[in-house]
Amino acid sequence: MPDAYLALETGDVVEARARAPGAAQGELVFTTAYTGYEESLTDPSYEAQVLTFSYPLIGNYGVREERFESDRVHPYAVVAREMTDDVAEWLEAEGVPGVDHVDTRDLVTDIRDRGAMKVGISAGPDASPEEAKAQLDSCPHMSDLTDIGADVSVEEPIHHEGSGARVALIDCGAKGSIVDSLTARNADVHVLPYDVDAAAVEELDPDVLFISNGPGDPANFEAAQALVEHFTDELPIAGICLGQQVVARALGGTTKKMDFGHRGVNQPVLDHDTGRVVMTTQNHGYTVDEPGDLTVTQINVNDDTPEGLDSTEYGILTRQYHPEANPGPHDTLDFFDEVLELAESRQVTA
Ligand SMILES: NC(=O)CC[C@H](N)C(=O)O
Repeated sequence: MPDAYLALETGDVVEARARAPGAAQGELVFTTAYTGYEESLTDPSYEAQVLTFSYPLIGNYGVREERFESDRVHPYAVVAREMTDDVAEWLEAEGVPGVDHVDTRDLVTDIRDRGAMKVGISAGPDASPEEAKAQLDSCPHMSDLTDIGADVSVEEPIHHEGSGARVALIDCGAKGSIVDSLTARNADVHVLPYDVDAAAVEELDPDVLFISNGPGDPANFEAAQALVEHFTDELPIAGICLGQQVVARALGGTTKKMDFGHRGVNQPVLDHDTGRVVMTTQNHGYTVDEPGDLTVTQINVNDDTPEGLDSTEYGILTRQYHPEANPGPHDTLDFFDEVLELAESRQVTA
């Protein structure tokens, strides 16, 4: 007897087994990552999404807090072929519905055919297809979550003292390992709320403005975009994932929603300068369409979408993938060295 249901925008209702009870709604996406489920589930960029793992067994090396990217689970529900008790218990403790015994090959094929879509989920002893459908019917579109930054950002600034370049990290939902990658290089990191204004940033006199990753539509991060507009040509600027999208929009570029996005740990990226292809961790559903005043320096080998942008004129460097590489691969960690070099050159010339 099924005790969980997924109502899809295709009109289908998929039966499943409840592993963590509850009802949920969100944007149904999939990741091909075969490792790193703790990092994915605690990545704030998954806020308001329902995450399907295409890899068939999730949880086979337990759940350990030191691998978390934030202090909670961000997807609104989790779907797997088979989920271990460790993961099911973790989700239940967090109040996040989890379901398994789903033919995830089928579900992923639906998402690939139709694109990321809304889903309603009902799981547990009282679950019903009707509840799943009601969840689906009231699910907002991702782009309509205009203040999603408030759900994932710090409320007050946090300072990680260091002896190196001073970084103003705008927390649009930053993964913990972005902060760790900077502090490991002695940076003096100020983590600031997503809606901080230019005057508050100016007071810190940073050497670089750094826009983090984050959930939802980059068009909804207007305050961060305004900061980039304000500080262009005044400070070096860096961005990761949503950060790249926000920076591009501020420099006259555009972003658009992809069909089903890039989520996984083996996305190949070509660097035009070196001719090298690196393997990257990714999690995004939007992409830069037109880069505005920026130059595309790296592209995704699968679909040619921009993966790296820069402006030597303004001292801007961004990545669409996650160079902080948690859970890995580690091919792209040198991004942080490049950004901090930019910041230090500003220290010398300032
Ligand atoms: N990881 C991210 O920063 C994701 C960026 C944005 N929310 C997207 O889906 O494209």
